[in-house]
Amino acid sequence: MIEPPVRSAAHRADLDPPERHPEAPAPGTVLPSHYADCVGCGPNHPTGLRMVTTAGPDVTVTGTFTVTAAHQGAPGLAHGGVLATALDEVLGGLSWLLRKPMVTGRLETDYIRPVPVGTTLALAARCVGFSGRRMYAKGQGRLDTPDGPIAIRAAAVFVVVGVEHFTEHGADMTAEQVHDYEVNP
Ligand SMILES: CCCCC/C=C\C/C=C\C/C=C\C/C=C\CCCC(=O)SCCNC(=O)CCNC(=O)[C@H](O)C(C)(C)COP(=O)(O)OP(=O)(O)OC[C@H]1O[C@@H](n2cnc3c(N)ncnc32)[C@H](O)[C@@H]1OP(=O)(O)O
Repeated sequence: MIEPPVRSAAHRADLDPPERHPEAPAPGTVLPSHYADCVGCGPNHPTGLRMVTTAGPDVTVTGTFTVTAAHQGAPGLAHGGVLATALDEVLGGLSWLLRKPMVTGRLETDYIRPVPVGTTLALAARCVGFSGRRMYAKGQGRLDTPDGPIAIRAAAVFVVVGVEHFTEHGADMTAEQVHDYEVNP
């Protein structure tokens, strides 16, 4: 039997407001890749999305993702799972502004318009607030320009974790990589 999810990413009214970290990158700063082999942003990933994200004001991030033939689900159209990955990446980038390591707990996606190959999605994410270790966020992707038609929308819950989450569950990281995770968020 397959059990459905038990949670929702819809945010409640009583969240603690988001606080931009005093050392957050200034609005307009292109954010670094958090991991060179990341399928979302890693420059070393052979087939990754190669996304570039930028810090915005408050606790917001923007990004772009160009849909290529490698991302198709149907002829000439983007695969929904790939689009969810792009949303996950831009939402995850909020970590840089909050300076907290976090992992995706839940990602809800509305697919509103088909996204043809050749589209450059203009993505945006905003932190809505916190409830304990839960960070609630919303995101969207517009066709080709930041004021283009909305193609995808997301609501997400990220859960703040310690760096041991990655060292205990993931592959061995060099001391330098662990240090990067500690200082970069
Ligand atoms: C690849 C990750 C990279 C992250 C790098 C970090 C820093 C680097 C800097 C910047 C990053 C920049 C960009 C990042 C771009 C993309 C990021 C992609 C992120 C991912 O792609 S990441 C992979 C997919 N992700 C997972 O692999 C998670 C698997 N999972 C677990 O590892 C555990 O499940 C965990 C840790 C989530 C919780 O476990 P736990 O034992 O620590 O804590 P616990 O269960 O007590 O939950 C504590 C509170 O969170 C609530 N909560 C728990 N789960 C929830 C859920 N699903 N939905 C809603 N709320 C949830 C509870 O209800 C409780 O809430 P309360 O405290 O209020 O009761």
